[in-house]
Amino acid sequence: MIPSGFLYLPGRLDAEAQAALVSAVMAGAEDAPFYTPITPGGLPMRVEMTGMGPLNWITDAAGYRYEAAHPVTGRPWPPMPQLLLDLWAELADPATPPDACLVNLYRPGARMGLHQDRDEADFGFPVLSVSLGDTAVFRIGGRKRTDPTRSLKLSSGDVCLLGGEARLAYHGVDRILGGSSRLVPGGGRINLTLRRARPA
Ligand SMILES: O=C(O)CCC(=O)C(=O)O
Ligand SMILES: [Fe+2]
Repeated sequence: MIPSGFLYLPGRLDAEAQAALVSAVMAGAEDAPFYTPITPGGLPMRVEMTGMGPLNWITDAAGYRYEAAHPVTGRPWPPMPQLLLDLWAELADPATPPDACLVNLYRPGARMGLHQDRDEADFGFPVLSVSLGDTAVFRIGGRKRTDPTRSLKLSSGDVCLLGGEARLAYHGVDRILGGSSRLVPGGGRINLTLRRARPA
């Protein structure tokens, strides 16, 4: 049912790596704070976002795109932790590094509607997703919005790869199991997606 090229690696990151990533995200967010993105239609998203790396995905009245500066502060995004660059080299592409790491913060109650990730230049590069903190009920289907979907619980330390046929699979987060982890300060879930936004 799930297109080929979807890789699910439960427990890929140990507790120490998970804690190091949450610390790095929180340190980055001191300079590049979490903010509430606004869709092109004018609605606030349910997740808070920030990013790490040369570029990051943003949305506003002008549409979806990648930008080199934080939309609120105007400053560059903080650097991506080496651990993430290494994980990408191992699982995604050893030759071309990711140029964006989108950071989504889901407080309990937040969700993300079914969508495709299609604002990147080259769909030959996969999207690598890291889950931290509370468990998420993740949904993934096919390349058409109407294709059947499957639900999967993503727990802290789980890693997923959307590559190949699954690169353009519809996916989203239906809900967060609040209180299922104590990793994220203030509670909730952090999801990191490593992407290659610009051509290699
Ligand atoms: O939070 C997740 O697991 C998925 C996030 C996502 O699909 C995205 O940021 O595009
Ligand atoms: Fe996505």
